[in-house]
Amino acid sequence: MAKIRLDDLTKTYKGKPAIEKISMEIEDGELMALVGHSGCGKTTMLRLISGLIQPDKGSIWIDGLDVTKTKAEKRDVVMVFQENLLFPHLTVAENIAFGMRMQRSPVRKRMEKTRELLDLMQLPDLEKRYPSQLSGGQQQRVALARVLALDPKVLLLDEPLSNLDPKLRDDLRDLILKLHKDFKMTTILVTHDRDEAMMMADRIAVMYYGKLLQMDKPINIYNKPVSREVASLFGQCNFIPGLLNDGVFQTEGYRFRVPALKRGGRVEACVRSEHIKVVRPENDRPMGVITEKKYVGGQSIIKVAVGNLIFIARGSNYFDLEIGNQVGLDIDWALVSFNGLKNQA
Ligand SMILES: Nc1ncnc2c1ncn2[C@@H]1O[C@H](COP(=O)(O)OP(=O)(O)OP(=O)(O)O)[C@@H](O)[C@H]1O
Repeated sequence: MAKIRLDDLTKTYKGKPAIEKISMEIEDGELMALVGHSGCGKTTMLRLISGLIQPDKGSIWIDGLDVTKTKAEKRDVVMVFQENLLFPHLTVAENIAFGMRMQRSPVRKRMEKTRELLDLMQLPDLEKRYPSQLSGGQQQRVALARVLALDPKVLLLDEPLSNLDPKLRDDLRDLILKLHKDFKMTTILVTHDRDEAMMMADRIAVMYYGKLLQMDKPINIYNKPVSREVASLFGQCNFIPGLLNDGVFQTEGYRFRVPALKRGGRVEACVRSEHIKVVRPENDRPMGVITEKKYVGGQSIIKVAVGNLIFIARGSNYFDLEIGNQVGLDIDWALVSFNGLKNQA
């Protein structure tokens, strides 16, 4: 277990920053998911923490010690990659014991630990097989067992589930969560999958072109994104420009009561489509006209034109909604964020 602190970390490649002035703290025993578009610097961040590469500026602290210049093998940090990189000429048991052998731990201890990990990782009777004789999910379990054998303080997972089919992915996700619960190892998980990040992480860090945009609990990342970029990464969002004053948001001639906010002025409301319901117009005063409709299971995704704006909303399939219908919109303003202003409700 270990607390990680990154202080003003910067890494450039050929003059272009891959990581730019990132500072953050990851708590002892926390599972943090690192998300962001392809090329935003996620793997670079893991490589810096593991010691595989050196930063140009800034420092890395583990358990209160500055490890910026400490060699990778002395950091108690291990990394599991998307491609598991098992040694093809070693059996499963030999792969798991490899790191312990390098550390010259006694044979008996190695054998005991290997057996323990084979059980823990649900790899019964596979110890004598070679990596080429295993499924993708089994290979990833061996890769995890091999790094866990080293009793690391920090576990770095670089998209470990991305090459697996959905069933294996679910199983391994559950296993990683169980391991994290049992061992409480400080863990950073890089993932492209927003649901995976939401489901697994204590907190999510969102990166964008080498910078850290937001780090918060999954629910806050979802409901209170600090910017358009964060909002869009976690699902469909409507960005509605308007004027906010004294608990009233005005847009396209409509006035909405919203939870009291400290500041106001010209803002952009970020409203998730699942927080807008298409309803029958109230008092014969429709808000807009349906321009598009798509069925998705029990409900529909519906585009509604309101003045010059298009709202993407949800509608129940029990209520007759057709293109051209005049409708009202029921918006859950308690779950709306305004241009990065935190909702004070
Ligand atoms: N060894 C390198 N030499 C030059 N540029 C590099 C090197 N490694 C990474 N980069 C660049 O640094 C940036 C960040 O790369 P990185 O691999 O960290 O992104 P990522 O967020 O992990 O991407 P992905 O999700 O696609 O794996 C990219 O623009 C990449 O091209």
